[in-house]
Order: sequence, then structure tokens, then C-alpha cells
Amino acid sequence: MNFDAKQADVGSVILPPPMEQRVLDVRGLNFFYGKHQALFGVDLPVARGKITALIGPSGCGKSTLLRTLNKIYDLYPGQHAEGQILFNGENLLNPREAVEDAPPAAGLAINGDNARLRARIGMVFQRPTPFPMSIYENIAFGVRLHRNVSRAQMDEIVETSLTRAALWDEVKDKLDKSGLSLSGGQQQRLCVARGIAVEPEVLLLDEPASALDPLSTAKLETALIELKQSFTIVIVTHNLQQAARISDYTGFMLMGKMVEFRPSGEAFVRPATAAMRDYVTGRYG
Ligand SMILES: Nc1ncnc2c1ncn2[C@@H]1O[C@H](COP(=O)(O)OP(=O)(O)OP(=O)(O)O)[C@@H](O)[C@H]1O
Repeated sequence: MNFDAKQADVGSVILPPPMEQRVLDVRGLNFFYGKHQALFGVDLPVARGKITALIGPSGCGKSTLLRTLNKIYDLYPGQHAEGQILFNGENLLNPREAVEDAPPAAGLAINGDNARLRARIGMVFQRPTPFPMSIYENIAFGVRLHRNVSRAQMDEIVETSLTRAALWDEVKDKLDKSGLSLSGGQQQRLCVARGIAVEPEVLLLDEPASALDPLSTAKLETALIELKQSFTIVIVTHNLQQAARISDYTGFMLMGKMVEFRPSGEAFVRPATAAMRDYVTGRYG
């Protein structure tokens, strides 16, 4: 898929959710891998209790943008971001900055504490990454890091998390078996259960179904639709049908820019930009 710079200068159409509904609000974000700039002035408003999908051709910056939201890139030397990522009244990129016109805070201030940030904004990766421990411990491990709970309370958290991730029925009789003994699709739902067990506000998913068969994908999608009653979800996907099926808002990116951001129903039926129209009709790629 080759776009020259002229073709990519397609303008942008951004129809954000109202300010009071935004849990995260990315404004004018630039991102750099060393000297290589991967994001250019990106805006991403994320509505609370909704699923936001990020789509676009390979290399357009979807995963990079997702990785900025819980600052996981901070663990890698040479990577840095500039701009504003507003979360609970605070600019994550500059916690001391006085932010005007920020969405209302609904949770704890992060105060520059990245460990707290990653507990509030959890992440599930492309390949399932269960810990080499029992199914039960996969979930209990993270909870213990954040809270002191009794065995009975932990049993309840494990059951609730697995139920919400649509996995309980398949594993309830083998909680002491290794997480690695599950199928790929089950492992991915275990990772979702692990992510939500610590009750984050936001769950980030980077192409979580790319390694799954259609049945496992359908189960994961069902789980995500249920989960948005309790959590906000941002998902990167190459699967346009999936984005159209499950998301409330869609952001279409091209060459490091946010070209179109709109409610998904409208965006897929009537793309506002020629670039997104070409992309969803398969004219490119
Ligand atoms: N670790 C890295 N070091 C240097 N450049 C990187 C790194 N990771 C990504 N990039 C570059 O940043 C740009 C955006 O990459 P990114 O992975 O965010 O795109 P993407 O839209 O998620 O792609 P895909 O759909 O193929 O996963 C690309 O030009 C890519 O080559």
C-alpha cells in the first residue's frame, strides 16, 4: 500500500464524543522512535463505556498510538511523545501542566505514577501472553499486587473476571491447570480476564484476534461487547468487519495522522474522506 505525501494530505474529519463523555483525550500528539517521527499531531477522544476502534493500513501508527495511552513506550529507550494525553484531569505527558478545558476526572489522579497508570489503563497484546502459572493464579497474581483480599474474595474476583471474559464455563473445573494448557483463543480471553480483574477504567487491545480462528474471535467479540458495560475499550484491528460489528467510534489513520474519527455506524456506511472510502472499499490493499 503506497501513498505519496500528496495523496496523504487528505485533510481530516473528526466528530468527537461530547467532552463530558471522554475518559481519555489525546490532543496534538507527536511520537518519535529516536529520530523517526511516527505520529503527527494526532487527536483521539475516547468515550467512556464505549468501544473505540483504530483502523488503517499497515504502518500508519495504530499500535504506536495505542501504546502511548498507558505510556508503555516509556519502558523503551529513545521513544518519546509530545502533546497532551488527558486522563482524569491530568496531562500524562506533563503531570504538572495546568490543563484547561479537560474532560471531568472520574478516577484517581495518576500524578506521574506509571505503575498506577498501567493499573488504570490495562493492555492485552496481539499474541496471548498468559503467565506460566495456573489459570487461577494468572488472575490472582495481578490482583494481589494492588489489593489485600481474602481467599474467598479472591475466588469471587477470579470467577467474576473469567465470567466477564466469557471463559468461566470452559475453565471452572480446571482452575489449577496451567494457563499455557489452554487453546490460543482461551488464552487470549484469560489475558482479558487478567486485565479486567484489577478493575481498570480502560482496556487497550492490540489486534487481540489476529491469531484466533473465527469461533474464538466471535467469543472474544461477545466478551468485549459485554465488557463495555463496565469498561472503556480501545482496540486496534485490521478486521474492518470486526470494527464495524463491535465499535461505537472508529478512528481511521494514515501515515501517522488521524484522518477520520466518527461514530462507527456513520463512518463505515458513509466515509467522510476519500482516503477512508478507498480503504474500506478495498481500493487500497
Ligand atoms: N520500535 C520501532 N522502532 C522504530 N520505528 C518503529 C518501531 N515500531 C514502529 N515503528 C514505525 O512506526 C510507524 C508506525 O508503526 P505502527 O506499528 O504503529 O503501525 P501500525 O499501524 O500498528 O501497523 P500494523 O498494522 O502493521 O501493526 C511505522 O513506520 C513503523 O515502521
